Amino acid sequence: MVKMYYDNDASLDSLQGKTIAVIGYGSQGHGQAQNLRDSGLKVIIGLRKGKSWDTAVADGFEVYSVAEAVQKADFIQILLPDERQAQVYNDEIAPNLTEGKTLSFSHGFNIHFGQIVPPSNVDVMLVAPKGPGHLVRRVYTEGGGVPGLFAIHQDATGKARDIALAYANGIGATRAGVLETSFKEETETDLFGEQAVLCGGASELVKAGFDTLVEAGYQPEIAYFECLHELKLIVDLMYEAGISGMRYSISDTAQYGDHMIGRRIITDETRKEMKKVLKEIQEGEFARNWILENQANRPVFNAMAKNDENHQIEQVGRELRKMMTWINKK
Ligand SMILES: NC(=O)C1=CN([C@@H]2O[C@H](COP(=O)(O)OP(=O)(O)OC[C@H]3O[C@@H](n4cnc5c(N)ncnc54)[C@H](OP(=O)(O)O)[C@@H]3O)[C@@H](O)[C@H]2O)C=CC1
Ligand SMILES: CC[C@](O)(C(C)=O)C(=O)O
Repeated sequence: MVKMYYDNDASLDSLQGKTIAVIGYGSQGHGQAQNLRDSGLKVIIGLRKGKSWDTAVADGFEVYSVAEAVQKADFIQILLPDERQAQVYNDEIAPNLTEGKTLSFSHGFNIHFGQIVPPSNVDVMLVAPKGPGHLVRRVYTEGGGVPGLFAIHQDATGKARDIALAYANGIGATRAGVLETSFKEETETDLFGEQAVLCGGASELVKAGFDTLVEAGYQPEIAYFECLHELKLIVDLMYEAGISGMRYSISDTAQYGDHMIGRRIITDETRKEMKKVLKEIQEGEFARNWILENQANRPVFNAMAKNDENHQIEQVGRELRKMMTWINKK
């Protein structure tokens, strides 16, 4: 098995007494910054004026422009949207990125696809939690951690691995386990996972199940509970005990249906399509489309997001969740 790094393999020493600038205070930015601070490290935030700036100030951080934060920091964690990173890097980060600093990411997109090319005299790494930023924070406050990956693109100081592991510890990732990867592997697997399984695949599966039941005349509320709400409860069991552990909790009738019918839904055709999706990622086709989509002000992204927000499953879900006061609605 691959070497896994846990808290005892990842000393915080390399970052003690250093200043970490978290650039961006959105999903990952707020989660990582707050965890690092609670781990005893010095964190400042780099932003433009706006909503995130106000939130970071309200959360008790020193907040600076991106350029100022980079000037003050030893370690710079870029947690801006991938599609904005190159522009901000060129305008505000690169001019202040002096020798010996660390430039770090939580996704390898811009380095791997050549949108950011750092100078050779800085360390370049990624430390990527394998989970959404709000969960990075929530799980940490509950005493746990979201697992993560780290990769070293450039080791100018000779200390890059120790620094990456210290950062992984600071955000709580080494509580759950961290492993080493490359920028290529992180970028390609992350894009594949979110497109084919976690976000694209799961959303379409849920909507297809919901639509099938509603079109057959069943009540939308039942379709919502069956195809969306209960999916979380089933995935929780997988998270806790794997697929076999989930099967322990479901009825034998459900398990027989699972074995017999699952592969009629995820067919050989689906698996073939997954391979095609992976190839498009590997060959840079997805990255090119995403970069061009942003240059065109996101016409496809906006149209598709609006369409999905108005889907019946979303309308029904919004109503049903109003009574579920225990759900964290973030
Ligand atoms: N979302 C996630 O859970 C995960 C994300 N990642 C990676 O983490 C990185 C950050 O993603 P995510 O947290 O989703 O991003 P978000 O969109 O949630 O947050 C982006 C932050 O960047 C700020 N920002 C945007 N443009 C600028 C700018 N021009 N100058 C200064 N600040 C700006 C935003 O502030 P404002 O309020 O002003 O817009 C906001 O605080 C990406 O590389 C992503 O791939 C990796 C793993 C999971
Ligand atoms: C699954 C989406 C993700 O890759 C993540 C939360 O890990 C992302 O980039 O947001």
